[in-house]
Amino acid sequence: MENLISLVNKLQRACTALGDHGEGSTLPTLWDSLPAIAVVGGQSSGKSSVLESIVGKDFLPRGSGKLLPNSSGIVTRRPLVLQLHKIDEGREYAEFLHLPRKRLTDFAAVRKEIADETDRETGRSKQISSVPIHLSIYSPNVVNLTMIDLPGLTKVAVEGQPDSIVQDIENMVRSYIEKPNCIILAISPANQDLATSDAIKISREVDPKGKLLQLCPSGERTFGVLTKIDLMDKGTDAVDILEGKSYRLQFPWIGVVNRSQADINKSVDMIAARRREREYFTNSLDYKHLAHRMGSEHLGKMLSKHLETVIKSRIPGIQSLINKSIAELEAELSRLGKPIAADAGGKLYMIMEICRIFDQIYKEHLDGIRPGGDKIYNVFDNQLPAALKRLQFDKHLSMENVRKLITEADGYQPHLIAPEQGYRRLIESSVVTIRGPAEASVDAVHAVLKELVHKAVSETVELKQYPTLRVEVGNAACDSLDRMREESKKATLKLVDMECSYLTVDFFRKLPQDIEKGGNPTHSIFDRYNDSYLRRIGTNVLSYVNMVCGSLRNSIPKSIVYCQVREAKRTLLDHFFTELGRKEPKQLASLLDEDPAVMERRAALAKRLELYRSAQTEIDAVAWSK
Ligand SMILES: Nc1nc2c(ncn2[C@@H]2O[C@H](COP(=O)(O)OP(=O)(O)OP(=O)(O)O)[C@@H](O)[C@H]2O)c(=O)[nH]1
Repeated sequence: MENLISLVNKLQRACTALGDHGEGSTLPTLWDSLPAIAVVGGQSSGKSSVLESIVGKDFLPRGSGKLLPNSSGIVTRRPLVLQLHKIDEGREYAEFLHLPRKRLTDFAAVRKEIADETDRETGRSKQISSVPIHLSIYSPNVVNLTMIDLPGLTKVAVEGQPDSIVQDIENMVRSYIEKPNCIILAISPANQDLATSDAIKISREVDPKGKLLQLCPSGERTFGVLTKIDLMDKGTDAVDILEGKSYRLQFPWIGVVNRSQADINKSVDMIAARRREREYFTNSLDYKHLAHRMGSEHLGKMLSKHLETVIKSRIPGIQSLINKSIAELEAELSRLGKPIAADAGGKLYMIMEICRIFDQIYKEHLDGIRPGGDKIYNVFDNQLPAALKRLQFDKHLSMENVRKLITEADGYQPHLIAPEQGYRRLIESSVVTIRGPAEASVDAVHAVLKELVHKAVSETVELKQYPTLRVEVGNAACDSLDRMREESKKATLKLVDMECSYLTVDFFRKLPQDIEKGGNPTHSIFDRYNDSYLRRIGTNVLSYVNMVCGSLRNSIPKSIVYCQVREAKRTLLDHFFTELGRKEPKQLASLLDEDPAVMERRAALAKRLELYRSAQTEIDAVAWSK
């Protein structure tokens, strides 16, 4: 079972390293779920003495107030998480979590470091802080135990301290002991009335179970320790309390006799003090029948045993908390995205990878897997035909206009057989108007493609992480689309121009000639400009232009898709990639300029996840070996 306590020790150390000590978190933290023993009591009630005698070492800073006048009186100003590890043999040593791998064998140095580390966090202001100091003691003379030493409860602030300190200390103590997993070691001096004990008062508030039973003033996780039994007034004793006849708690009170101030001043060592304590109880007429369950040694063993039982019962709860937390952490980490690679190659790879994802999403829009690509078809199916219709060739080929163009084309020499030039002019002037709708279609498709770029950018979760890359990818894609639009315009307008440059001969060959139509070849040239003649020319031209328009209506979309849509699918970011290859590592880094807050959050989450995962492995191992 020893590994149970060492598991909890390990987890507590890891929690402290992560700053996860139950404060400032909205989630239940692992720390909160780990059982521990908190030592509470009024100032000078003997808390430090009890802790030291359980450890069997002198290592806690002592209020110089106890030795010198005019001092602050508050020595413990930060919680001290004390983990005792029993080792089989060897010299005892201490280690602070904030000084990794530094073994201290001189316990006077340990005391100094506790005082210094307290000052580092709180300044020399005599303020208090709830950030714990973590100390592990390895010794053959201890039992495996985790204890938290808390500042002593007080009723008045001393000089240099704000009045709020009284309440602040109480709040801090309460924040530790109100957690259901906290075992409370309530220290009360025997030479004071128990009815006024600060320790009993506060533990009763947070652990009220059994309160209704008059005999049982405090509940299921409070252990009462009676100090200073040797200092009780002559004629009084604590037998009734220790026997459970008065001030009864669920667990029997344990009496201890610590070193007196005079012993401390004389540097009586702890081993001798323990021996003397044993002798005190066994030789005392009042207490010898209780001696087997009195004293610091018994207290240490009893606490260790109790802690094991509690831990055992909490394991399923801790396991489920760990599993739940791992799932939450993983979900949040995946929301935050991958961390940035350190080297330029890694960065380049990462950028390409993100671009690839963007490109894929973009293609999905065009291919109908995601919405939006259908707007392109809408251009071809509605916008282009409607625009072509609006050209109104029939109006352009009005009699007046036909006459005008034919006459102009004839120039000084009226046509003799057929108005060849006139036809050409009429056709050209009509077909050329198709350039407008053709160009508009190119622009309309370009607009759709651009809109899809913006959509794909915002749908690429990986880009959200990197605002600069997001802008650059968006810009690069739009630049490519601009280039494609130019190409597309050229190609599409060429199609229109081609129709002007060479007319379909067959169409004209198949036209019925004047004579065949019953025209009179002997008509004068002047007659050739008569209405029916011109109307026929207009009709011929209109049907030719309509034919051309029909075929352009089919070929313009082909050209647009070829030059823009197909190209966008194939080479949207090619240009960007070429430029990327030329970039310096610094420039690559600037593309991946993640929000520092996100980076910090990810690092913190990753650390926490690591803690929870290793906790999961260890706790599972312990649970299986039960
Ligand atoms: N004779 C005798 N003196 C004790 C006993 N327990 C504590 N003392 C003395 O009481 C004084 C206060 O004891 P501490 O252990 O420093 O008390 P504390 O609760 O840690 O005090 P703060 O840290 O100031 O809150 C010291 O001078 C101890 O020597 C005891 O059982 N018998």
